[in-house]
Amino acid sequence: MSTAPSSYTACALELRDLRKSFGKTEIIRGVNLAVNAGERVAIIGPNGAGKSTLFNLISGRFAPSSGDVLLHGKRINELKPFEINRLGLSRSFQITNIFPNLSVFENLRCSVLWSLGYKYTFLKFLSGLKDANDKAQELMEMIHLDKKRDVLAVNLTYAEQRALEIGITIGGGASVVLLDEPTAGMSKSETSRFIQLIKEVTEGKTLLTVEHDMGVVFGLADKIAVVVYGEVIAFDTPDAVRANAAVQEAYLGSSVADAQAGGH
Ligand SMILES: Nc1ncnc2c1ncn2[C@@H]1O[C@H](COP(=O)(O)OP(=O)(O)OP(=O)(O)O)[C@@H](O)[C@H]1O
Repeated sequence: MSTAPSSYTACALELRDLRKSFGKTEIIRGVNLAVNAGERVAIIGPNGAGKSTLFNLISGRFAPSSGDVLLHGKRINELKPFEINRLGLSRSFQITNIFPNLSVFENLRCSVLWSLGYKYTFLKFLSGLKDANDKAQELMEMIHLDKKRDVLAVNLTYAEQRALEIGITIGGGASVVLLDEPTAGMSKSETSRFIQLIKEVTEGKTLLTVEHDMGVVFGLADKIAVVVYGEVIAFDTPDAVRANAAVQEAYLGSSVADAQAGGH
């Protein structure tokens, strides 16, 4: 019987010849991707390339037509989104999923409690409440909303709501975090502050983000996956992707030039 060498560690996330068709149209056409634990990866590509579909396949919203999705070496193809979440993968959406009429603190505490499964038993709930309060407080400080502790989420600014959203996303202690255009709709100065915030709160975690803003991509990512027409045509460091002729031709060109001119 063969055993894995002791130095072997599974990738945090791996896609193997992943395919997805809608009707007769193949949208994801054999994607292979191996993301190491602790890496920050930006998925970029033109409109309609299949980026959101990839996110939906990874997070369990769509089942693959063929191929595999592995989380820490475990095949998760047939699992439901909440089961994948329990295995340590958490996703935030462009459309925020905060509770508008709960305060910042209550929103965070809900995410902590929910993820710890305290909803199942009342006694466990009571004993866990202090832990959950402490954890919610810690999260609130991480996302710099401790001064807004008792403000209802509906009354936060847009950028604060997005920060809260990220707090909720990481509240369950997920080790793999998927963020869908985390800075969409923010001003330039909010965006650069937010890149810093995302770096801080995802320290030591594996991060995948779908992103259109090249400033965010080059400011945040250790690696970039370029998706064009349902295939990953490059997966490399920002510098290597920037220099990749095929990427330039297929997609990046002016976007990279814009980002560089903008100082990123
Ligand atoms: N549920 C679905 N049923 C049928 N077609 C779909 C479905 N979801 C996505 N598609 C199609 O798959 C293709 C890829 O869409 P997807 O949203 O993944 O692209 P994207 O790269 O995220 O684009 P954008 O950058 O514009 O958000 C599009 O042609 C889209 O119409």
